[in-house]
Amino acid sequence: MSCRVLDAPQATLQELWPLAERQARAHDRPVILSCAEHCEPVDPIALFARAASHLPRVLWLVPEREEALVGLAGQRLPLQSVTSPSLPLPARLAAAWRALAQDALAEGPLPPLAVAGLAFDPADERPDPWWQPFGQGQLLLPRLLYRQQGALACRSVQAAVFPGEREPRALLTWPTSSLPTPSAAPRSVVQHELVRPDDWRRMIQHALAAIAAGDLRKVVLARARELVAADPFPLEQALRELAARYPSCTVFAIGIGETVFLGASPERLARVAHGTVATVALAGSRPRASSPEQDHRAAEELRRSDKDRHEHALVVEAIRSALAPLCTSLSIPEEPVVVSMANVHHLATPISGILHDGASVLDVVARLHPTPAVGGTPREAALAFIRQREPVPRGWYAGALGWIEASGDGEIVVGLRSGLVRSQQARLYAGCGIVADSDSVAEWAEAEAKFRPMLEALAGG
Ligand SMILES: C=C(O[C@@H]1C=C(C(=O)O)C=C[C@H]1O)C(=O)O
Repeated sequence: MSCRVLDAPQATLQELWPLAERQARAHDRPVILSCAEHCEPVDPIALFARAASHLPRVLWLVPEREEALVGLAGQRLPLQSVTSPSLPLPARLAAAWRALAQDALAEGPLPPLAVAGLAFDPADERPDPWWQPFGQGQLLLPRLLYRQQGALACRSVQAAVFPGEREPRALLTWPTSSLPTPSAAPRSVVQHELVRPDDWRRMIQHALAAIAAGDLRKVVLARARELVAADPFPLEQALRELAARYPSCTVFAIGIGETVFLGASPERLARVAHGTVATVALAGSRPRASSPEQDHRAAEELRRSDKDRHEHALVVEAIRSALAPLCTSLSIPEEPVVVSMANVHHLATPISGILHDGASVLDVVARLHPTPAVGGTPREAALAFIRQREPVPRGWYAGALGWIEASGDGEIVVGLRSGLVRSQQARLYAGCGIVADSDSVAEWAEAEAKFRPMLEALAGG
């Protein structure tokens, strides 16, 4: 037994442990235990960035909505004991959480919460050492969880208690969060295209040929770029840059061992709250221009472009047919709007619906992911095309990541404007939708603009 003075959630966890363990034995499966309390708000980026790198760690931040979540340490929840391996992985994650959360034991102001991450294409089995620690998808139950909404902050301690596990294996204490580190000067970084301009042109030619032959209507193709710096990339500073420049986006980071996947995603895949679902069709883009007149013209051109409207409409239709069986009603505006971030304009159609009883955010993801905003249409043909033609496996880039509560409410975004960092090396991704009228030079420039958030955050400038 430890003689350390425990904080209230840790003490409650210890008290409730024997009850959870008995329940676990009775059901012959792990029981989730979660104990929470209100706390003083802390700096979520500092909390994430200061965590020891041997712990799995997660950050989720929407600056404009003042929402933050940090998970430190934790367990990968078992899928095999609670779901059938014949289900596709997204549906398996949904079923596993439903089974495990239904008889969770919880105390205090935060419900039990898991973090979910899913590769873009779990059927892409090409090995890649960069993505190896992440696997094809997982549900992680953070051991220490911090959550903030506006001025309200809570923290909890969670565990999955297994049959026969009589007491917690380790007690973890909250790191004391300190002041942000001062920002460093822009660093010298060597960049290397993993998809060179010639490769890109060829990939797009193949895509256009498949579209002309009627095999595909749209396919999203991605570039990848490697960065090497003289010293380790400063993660904390990069996250602060992303949060400051992209306040409407979801800034995320998932660290497993020395590798961190991070980004600032503009694309919500699904938010489920109190029986409603909200998502967005986001497709059709223009880089921002430097002069206000040119920038306005770029946005107007995007709004009127037949090519982009077609590319966008394919996403709206796919979302409509994926959500219809889950919803009693769906609301889809007739016309997209233009939404603008620091780097690009996008065509966006916000979509919402009333869910049939009991559908969780992961049930919604299992039907939506990957949408043609990041995959293509028809889905299977587009995924096969990407597997065959894109030289760099996507891993969790353009995958689905977010959080889910015991009730099934939660939010999942698409892992875009993102990359992997490991010490002084990084790999970034950016892609574009290809339809019949796409031009490889314009698509190269569009992808370049989509690299910008991560390039600026890591290399400055
Ligand atoms: C694929 C990416 O973005 C996606 C593709 C878009 C497009 O082709 O217009 C727009 C938004 C995203 O759904 C990316 O950022 O890498």
